[in-house]
Amino acid sequence: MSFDTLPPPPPLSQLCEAGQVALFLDFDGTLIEIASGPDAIDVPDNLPDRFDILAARLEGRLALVSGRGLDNIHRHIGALTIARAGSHGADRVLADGSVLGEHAQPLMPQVIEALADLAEEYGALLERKAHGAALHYRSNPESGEAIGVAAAAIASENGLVVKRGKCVAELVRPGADKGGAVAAFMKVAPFAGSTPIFIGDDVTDEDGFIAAEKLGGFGIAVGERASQNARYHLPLVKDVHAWLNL
Ligand SMILES: O=P(O)(O)OC[C@H]1O[C@H](O[C@H]2O[C@H](CO)[C@@H](O)[C@H](O)[C@H]2O)[C@H](O)[C@@H](O)[C@@H]1O
Repeated sequence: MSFDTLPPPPPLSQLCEAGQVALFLDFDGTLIEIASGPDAIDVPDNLPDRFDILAARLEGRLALVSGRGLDNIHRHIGALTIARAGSHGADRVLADGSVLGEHAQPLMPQVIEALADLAEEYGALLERKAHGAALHYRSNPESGEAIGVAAAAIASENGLVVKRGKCVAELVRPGADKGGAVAAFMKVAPFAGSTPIFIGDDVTDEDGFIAAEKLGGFGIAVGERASQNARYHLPLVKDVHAWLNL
């Protein structure tokens, strides 16, 4: 649905009074502004501490669910002590540091080589990740279509999946999706039995919205991208912070 036809969500305090809520938060474009490149982001101070305060309000039912690797998130904002899923949901860790589900696997070296060649050919930026790799074409958006086609061919030759996002095409192993992460967290304490709310801005967050709806909750789309599956909308990153009282 078009972003401007979705209503704003009810206040979080009201939702928490009505029952137990679990929050699943995307990172880029939701909690921090989109920047010119993966390392150009401007990160608010003390984000891990602020997450801890929010998690305490929710009795631990808070998880960050990002396309970035968790090592990358930690490098940018510091170590997290809330539940978190990186690599598009493939790498899941509970608040106590225990891994939820199987350990995620890195991509094969020949795939990284093929993506590096592609990056060179189109002047794109190759972002290497613990469990995937992304080609960023923000500096040359016209190359996005060709990069997408070439990335899809590499994916199909190697049994991988392409994730599209804002000026990015990423290769991941099958099964890496944010909906899977939401479903996995919702099976275990302290999430089980609560109402999941997923907040995100990008196409990969649609899986999170769908999973939240399926489990009795809903999605909140952020920004100007039209969402097919969210129930509510917040226009800007600062509105997300305000809604969360982060
Ligand atoms: O799921 P997310 O936490 O939103 O992560 C999605 C991707 O975010 C990053 O790329 C995006 O943000 C960059 C910085 O603002 C921007 O330059 C890029 O164009 C965006 O696609 C990150 O680099 C990727 O690894 C994440 O998968």
